This record gives sequence, C-alpha cells and structure tokens, in this order.
Amino acid sequence: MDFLSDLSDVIFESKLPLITVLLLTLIALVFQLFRLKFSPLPGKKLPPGSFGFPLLGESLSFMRAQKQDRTDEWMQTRIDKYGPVFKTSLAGSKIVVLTGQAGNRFVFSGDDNGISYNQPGNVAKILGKYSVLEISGTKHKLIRGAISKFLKPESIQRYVEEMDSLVQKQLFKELAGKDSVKIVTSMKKINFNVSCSIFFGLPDGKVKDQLLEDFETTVKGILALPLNFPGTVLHRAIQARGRVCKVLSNLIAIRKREMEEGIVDSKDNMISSLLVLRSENGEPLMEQEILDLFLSLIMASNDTSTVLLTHLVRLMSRDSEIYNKVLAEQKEVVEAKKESDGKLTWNGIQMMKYTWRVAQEVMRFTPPLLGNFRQVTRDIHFDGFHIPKGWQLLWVASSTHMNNDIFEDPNKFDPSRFETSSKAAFPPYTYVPFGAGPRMCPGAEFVRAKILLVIHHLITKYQWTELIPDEPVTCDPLPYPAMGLPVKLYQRNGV
Ligand code: HEM
Repeated sequence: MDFLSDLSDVIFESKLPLITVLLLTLIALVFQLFRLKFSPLPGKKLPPGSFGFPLLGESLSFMRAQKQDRTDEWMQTRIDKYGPVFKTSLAGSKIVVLTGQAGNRFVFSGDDNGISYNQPGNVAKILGKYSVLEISGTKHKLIRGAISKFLKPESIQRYVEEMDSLVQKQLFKELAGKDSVKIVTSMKKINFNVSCSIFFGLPDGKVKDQLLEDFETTVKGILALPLNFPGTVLHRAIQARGRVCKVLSNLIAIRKREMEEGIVDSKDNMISSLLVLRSENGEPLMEQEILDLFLSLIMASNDTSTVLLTHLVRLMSRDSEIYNKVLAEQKEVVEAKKESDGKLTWNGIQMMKYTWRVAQEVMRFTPPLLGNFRQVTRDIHFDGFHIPKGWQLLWVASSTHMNNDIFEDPNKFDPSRFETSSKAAFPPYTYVPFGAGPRMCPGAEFVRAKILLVIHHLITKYQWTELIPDEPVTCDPLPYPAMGLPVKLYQRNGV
C-alpha cells in the first residue's frame, strides 16, 4: 500500500522519535481501513496517488525533497508510478498535481472553468484580499491591464536609461571595494532597490533599507504556521506588513499631490498610473487595493528575479565557455554604447541575445518558481478523472522542461535551443517559467531588461569564483544556494 512506502520513508530517513512513528503508523492503519469502508466519493474515478499519512499527508517527504533540491525526483517517482495526473496531500490540503503539456493547458486555460487563482495558506493574510493573486474577473482584468501597460516593452523603452543608471549605482554600492560578497544578498538588494525606484519612485535611503527588511519579514509569514499571536512568525509578518503599507501609503499621498500640481505625469510611475485608473463605472481604486497590489508586485518580482540572477552568476563561475561568450557579447554592447553617449538604450538590450538565451536555459533547468496552485471551485473533470470542489491543483514547470519528448537531450545545458530558428520546436504550454494564459507573468519583459542590465555591468567590471565549491541548492521554497553563494571578486580592467 502507498502509505507503507511513505511510512518507510519517514522511519528510515526522518529524525522523528520512534514513538511518534509508531503512533503515526497506528493512525495511518485506522485511517486506511476507514477510507476503504466509507469511500467519500463512490463511483467517481479520482486521480491515482496517495494522500500519505492522516494530517501530515506526504508533506514530510515533499519537504525533505525540497530541502535536498530533489523536488523533480519526488515528482518523477510519482509520475512513473501513477502517470501525469496524480493526487497527493500537502500541508493539510488535497492536491491534484497536473503535469505535461495537456495538464498545463488545462490549468492555464482561464479563471472561469471551475478553477480559481486564489492562493492557499497565509497568502491572503499577508498580501491582502486585493492582491493581484486574489482578485479575479473584471477587477483582475482592469488591474492586470494597468500593470502590464507599465511593464510592456514600449514603456520599458521610456525608462530603460533610468533603470540602467539605477543598476550601475546599486551594483557599485554592493560590490565596490569588496573582495568577496554573498551573491544572494547583493542581488536581492539590487533587485529590490531598482524595482522600488522604477515602480514607486522611492529614493534611496533609510526608508528604502527599512522597507526591504520589513518586506523580508512579511514574506516569511507566507509559509508560517497559521498562528497569529505575539511571538509567532505570522504575527511578526502581519506587523511588518503594516509598516510596509505605511511607507507605501505616504508615497501614494506624495504622488497624489504631485499629480494635482502637475509635477508628474500618470505614466511616470506605477503609483500615478493606478491613481488615474477607473473601473467601468468610473470609480477609482481604493487605497487598500493599491497597497495590496504593490505588496503582491514586490513579492512576485523580487525573489524570482534574485533566483534567476543567482543561478546565472553561479553558472558563469562554473562554465568558462559560457562566461567568455557572454563577456564577448557584452563587450560588443560596450562598443555600441559609444555611439549613444555611453548610454545603454533599448537597442543595447536587444543586442544581448546570447546572454538572454543562457538565462532562458537557466530557467529551464531551475525554474525560479516550481509551479503554482489553483483552487477547484466546483467539481471538474480532467483526463477521465473526477476532481472534487475544494481540492487544489498544482502545475509544475520542470515536468515539461525536463521531458525528452519535448526538449532534445534535456539534461544538456544548451542555450542554442532558444535560437529563434529552433523556437518553433517547443509546443505551446511546455516552456513555462513564466506560466501561460491569462495569468502569465506580466513581468517577463521587465525582468529580461533588468537581468540583462545587471549582467552587463557585472561581467564588464568583474570576474568571480565560488568560495564554496559544490555548494548545495535548497528550496525554501525557492531554489537558492544553501549558503547564499559567497564569491571572491576580481575587478576587471580595460573593458
Ligand atoms: C525571473 C523572474 C520571474 C519569474 C520566473 C516569474 C514567474 C511567474 C509565474 C510562474 C507566475 C504565475 C503564473 C501562474 O500561476 O499561472 C507569475 C505571476 C506573476 N508575476 Fe512573475 N515572475 C518573475 C518576475 C516578475 C516580475 C519582475 C514581476 C513584476 C514586475 C512579476 C509580476 C507577476 C505578477 C503580478 C503575477 C501575477 C499575474 C496575475 O495573476 O495576473 N513577476 N510570475
């Protein structure tokens, strides 16, 4: 029986005391007998799979796999055993994992098909009920439209020079004069500072530094136990959320004033563009809606971009051929900048084709987000299986990224598979680091520009080597090097 294999996992690989294991065994046996006798859904064909232990489900083995960066293996074992659609139970929820092109297509197909985007756990408590991850229907369309307008290539072209000077300044602040740094910490700060300046027009200084600290505390609440009283992680997170909202609320008041005085245009930053937004009935957004939206934007953009940058830096310290090819391309951009007064323009970004292919291949191997959840809002069917209302769906990027029917020789790191000529080779819904469909990441172009600017300035000024060879990666829940990727820096001359 499935639960027996889970049990042996727990006994042999976990550090639970024997008495706990025996107690769990007993509960599991009683539960299994109960389940066989009183099946809750007679006659309905549920997806195959195991709910594991009562209460614990398969959470222990999943968490262990995450810690050891073996989540793909955890998924693959179940795909081999049950097929591309299987059920499991994680963190107290019944979940159907959908993998492969058809599974992805089903999840990504929309919000009105019995599948809603609302996120499980503490997400709504932390990001607020108006966060972009919670809203749906016309409100989602309205707000998503406004964010996308600000993040689309035409808009980025307007602020790319500002973004470039922000990246240079932040990189200098983080790296200048140091002979070693932790890449994760530095990249997180650079990402946060650049995004906050571009999105909200927030200047550097103590307020911004405190905002990052409070924001980090806020994010920790997402995975915390749902216990909200003084001393708990969730309580601290909710307090920190209050402080973040206060800073953002002050900024909103300043932007409102500036707009009234005609000092800024509604296109100048995201706050201004949301302040002029009107619903079908001509109603403006409430301040709480704007605040929740901002929190979800910072949340969605910061760690994901940091993971991508971190893995790019790590790869380039390990693979000198890729490092040299990226450097050669970036030297061409330095030459081209001479034609535009030393400024990095949108055209300069377009020249960084090879560098972006490397980033794309990094995201194929290590998608910054494993995948994402959906809620089932009414009984639905997929691939002949019944999925009851109240369960959750989980789509998983790596199950198509590492499939050799889709990607030739998937374990080979090969950026050339993203050359335009071979693009048609990937069927839709198979390369999905940014998701797909109406909820696809609206920040993909913004992140491309930001990542390329950081790599441009980093590689043309520095070389680096890892200080901890073979540092393991651990997913908590995003895949970061366990010790934060400390590197030794060498200043480069003459580029
Ligand atoms: C490498 C960096 C990034 C990756 C890999 C990434 C990936 C994703 C993924 C997988 C989703 C969920 C799609 C789904 O479940 O269907 C998502 C949603 C989202 N992302 Fe990103 N993202 C990145 C950077 C950003 C940035 C920089 C921003 C903002 C500027 C951003 C804003 C959002 C928003 C607002 C959503 C929710 C969209 C909606 O519900 O309509 N992301 N992202």
